[in-house]
Amino acid sequence: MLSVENLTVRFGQVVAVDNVTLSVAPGETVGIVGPNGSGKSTFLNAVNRLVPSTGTIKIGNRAGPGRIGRTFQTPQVHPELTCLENVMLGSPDRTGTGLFGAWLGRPGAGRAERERREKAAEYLVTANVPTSVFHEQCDSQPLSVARGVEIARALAREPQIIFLDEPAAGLNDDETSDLVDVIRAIRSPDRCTVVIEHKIDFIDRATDRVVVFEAGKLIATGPPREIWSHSRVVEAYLGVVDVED
Ligand SMILES: Nc1ncnc2c1ncn2[C@@H]1O[C@H](COP(=O)(O)OP(=O)(O)OP(=O)(O)O)[C@@H](O)[C@H]1O
Repeated sequence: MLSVENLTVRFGQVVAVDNVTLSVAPGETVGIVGPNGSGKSTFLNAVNRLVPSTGTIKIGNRAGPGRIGRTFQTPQVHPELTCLENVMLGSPDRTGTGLFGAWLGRPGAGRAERERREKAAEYLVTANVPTSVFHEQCDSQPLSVARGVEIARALAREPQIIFLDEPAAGLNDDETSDLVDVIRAIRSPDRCTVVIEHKIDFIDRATDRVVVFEAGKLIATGPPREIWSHSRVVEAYLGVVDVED
């Protein structure tokens, strides 16, 4: 689903991502870990084409932009919109009628809008957002709900890849366990999930495979739990990692 070859990102003299090659299969959930400044976010931004890079990026066997849904370290929700409206903003308007079409009363516009609303509600349920807050403004919600809204909005894009950038940061143990369940629930043969996270226990429970970055390089990959005894990882990562909890 995602195939990256020899990806390199430079910021002046800094090589933030250094010749990384990585493939992620359909249905697979991959965790990216590594010390602060090891290039994880820059890798994600390069695949999203937010920063210039060299190398090859293919999504679903094609070069060029694919459909990517993502969440951010600090949730980027529209605070004045409701949870449901935030998710609806993420969904593609397949009828081409849009809100303007609905306003003009184009045939099918009302039905399309209703379907988008229903799908958005389904995605919120999948992302473990309580139905009681669907029509509440996002700015009145706790972090765990804002994170759920972002995941639902990413799903609404019908993406080939979902990128989650430190989704468990700031969550308590119960919320982190709920998030593990959500990440398992969003598995689909039609897409893959890539999660950047510092919380090792979370990565072990939520992912199929772990990829370790150090100083911009991909230094090891393997199943959760096994990866932590990899000599290169013990030496280069565990000794220096700035873990949040
Ligand atoms: N816009 C930028 N301009 C210059 N240097 C940058 C920029 N973004 C990142 N870097 C540098 O690139 C390197 C990789 O940073 P990056 O944020 O990708 O690491 P990270 O593994 O995501 O770190 P963290 O876990 O702290 O989020 C670091 O040396 C960082 O200082």
